[in-house]
Formats: sequence, structure tokens, C-alpha cells
Amino acid sequence: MAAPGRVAAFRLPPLPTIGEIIKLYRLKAQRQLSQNFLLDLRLTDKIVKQAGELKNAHVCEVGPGPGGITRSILSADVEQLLLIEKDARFIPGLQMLSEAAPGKVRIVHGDILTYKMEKAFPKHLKKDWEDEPPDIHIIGNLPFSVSTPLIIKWLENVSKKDGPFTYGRTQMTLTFQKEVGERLTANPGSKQRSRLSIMAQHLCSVENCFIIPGEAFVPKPEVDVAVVHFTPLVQPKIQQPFELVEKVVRSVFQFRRKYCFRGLETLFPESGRLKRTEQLMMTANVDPTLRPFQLSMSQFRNLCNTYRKMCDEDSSLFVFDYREELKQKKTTRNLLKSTSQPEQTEEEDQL
Ligand SMILES: C[S@@+](CC[C@H](N)C(=O)[O-])C[C@H]1O[C@@H](n2cnc3c(N)ncnc32)[C@H](O)[C@@H]1O
Repeated sequence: MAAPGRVAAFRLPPLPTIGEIIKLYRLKAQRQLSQNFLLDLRLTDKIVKQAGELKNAHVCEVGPGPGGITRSILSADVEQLLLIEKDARFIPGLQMLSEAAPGKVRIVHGDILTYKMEKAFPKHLKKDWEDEPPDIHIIGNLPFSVSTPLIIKWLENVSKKDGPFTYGRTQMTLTFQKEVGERLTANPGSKQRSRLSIMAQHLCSVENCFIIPGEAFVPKPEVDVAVVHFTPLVQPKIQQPFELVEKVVRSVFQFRRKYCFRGLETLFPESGRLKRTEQLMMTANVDPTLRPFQLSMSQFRNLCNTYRKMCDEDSSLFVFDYREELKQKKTTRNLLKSTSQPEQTEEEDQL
């Protein structure tokens, strides 16, 4: 019998048991790759529910693995389900699911980090950015090592309205390590406030839906897991290119415990650094003694807008790389050291 709230349109094969999964996928060997599977269909239903109404929707599931979440998505009576799975060992099991729901499932054996999403769905689903989100959803429980770089890539796609966001404000429901979920949704003043908080919240409305305890996964990970829902905003809170926002935000959080002045200094070359940092902070009306985690979104917006003006006035500024400057200084210092060495030897020789 279908669980309450699920639409039993067809009979799906049962999930593999824990024993079968351990045998099939040699889970111990996969532990370091954080392959943690969800085999409790009440929990997978709960994740899928966070995506919203999925009846007749087009869904892309990333990393379906043994197909727990996949079953819940199919039970929600979607129109089409695209599965992107990197590990070939899962493909036969997914094919069985596809046969049980004829015409609904498309399986791609590939890597979500390189898969081109801009052509993944039918063109007629496209919505204008200002419209309601399209009937397209991305859902996934990926390894933590993939979910963080992936969300950064997708946030850049949101900013440029490309990739999965060619179709409009495509919504995403994804899992993260609990601490990453907290960072994604952290408010100003919170110790979890970080680069990820600003990058995510300036582009999306981000909701930390619920926490799944580590014990619910097979094998059990060291950490709990957060289910996070993203809806791209019609108007980003900072209206500057992704790369510029990222550069300013990264520089602020470079020295987490220091005043924000210290990190912002790294935006400018050594000559005139102090003066230009002061100019930036004064024009942006930001107190230089605030700590990075205390800055509000509007303060980040002011900093980005002011830095943009400074870059427009000095075309060499945006490409300035603080780390490169440090590296060059180190190389010069080492060179000076090595050239002073023979002189010493000569002196020693003379002695
Ligand atoms: C943490 S497991 C979760 C599996 C399943 N979604 C579940 O909840 O039980 C992550 C899955 O993502 C797949 N995966 C890992 N990296 C991937 C990538 N770059 N692209 C697509 N799938 C990937 C793994 O092979 C695995 O099936």
C-alpha cells in the first residue's frame, strides 16, 4: 500500500535491503567517499515533500544511487524524471525502476559537475525570470565533497541565468552536512555566517528545512545532514557580477576573527593600500571595526557597489591578486637571500 500522501500510479520494485546494498556496493570501501544511503522511504518522502507540488513536474535527481529518493519522486506522480548517476554499479537498479514507470525516467550515466543542464528539459517549460518558478525541480542527496562545489557552481549559474536556470528560477532541494546547511542560512551576527551565507542568500531564498540524524543513513556518517531548499530571487540582493561579489566576500572572510578592514585591504595593491581601503569603507559606510560575521547584506552590497566604481576608475584593480603579490614578494626575498649567499661564501673564503 502507498504511504499517505503518495500517489500509487504504478508498482515500483522494493528498495534493496541494507544487506544487499552492503554486498552490492561494498560500502566499507566507499566510506571515505561519503556514500551514505537513505533507505527509509518515510524520510525520502519527507525530503521530496520539501520540493513542493511535483505532480506533472519535470525533476532532475542528482546521485540517485540505490534509488530511495527516486522512488519517492516517482510516487509523487511527476511527468519526467532525469537521473544523473556517476557510479555505473547503480545503473542496472535504476533501469529496473525505469521499467516499472514506463516513459517517465531518463538515466544519464555521468558526472553532475560537468553535465550540461541547459538542454536537459523541454523548451516549452521555460519561464521568464520574473515569472513564477518553472515546473522543474532539482533534488539530490550527494556526497558532501560534491554538494558544496556544486552549489557554488549553481549559484554562479543563478547569477548568470544559465545552466539549469536557462529555464527560469528552477528550485533546488539538496542535502548538506549540517554545519554547511547552517552556514547557508546564517544571519548576520551568527558565528556560522560565512562566504557561503552571503553568496547563497544574495541570490536565493534559502530555507534550512529539517535535519536528518546521521543514524538514518547507511553507513552512518560522522555528521547529521541538513535538507536545504533554494528558490532563486527575482532580483539579487547585490546587483554586481558573480566574480566581483565573490572577490569582495572572499576578501572580507579571509581573516574571520579580525576586523573586516583587514580582509578588505587585500583587494588593493601594496602601494596606496591603506588609503584605498579607507576610501572603500567610508564610501560604503561600513564601520571598519566590524568583524566579518557581523556585516549585513546591505553592507556587503555597499562594499560591492563601491569596489565596482573603484574598478571602473582603475582597470588594473579587479585583476589584482593579493596572493600573487605575496608569492612575488616571497620569491624576491628568496632571490635576494640566495644572491647574498655567494658573497658570504666569498667572504668566508677570504677569511
Ligand atoms: C550519498 S549517496 C546518496 C544516494 C541516494 N541519493 C540516497 O539518498 O540514498 C550519493 C550518490 O551520488 C552519486 N554521485 C557522487 N558523485 C556524483 C557526481 N559527481 N555526479 C553524479 N552522481 C554522483 C554516488 O554514486 C551516489 O550514488
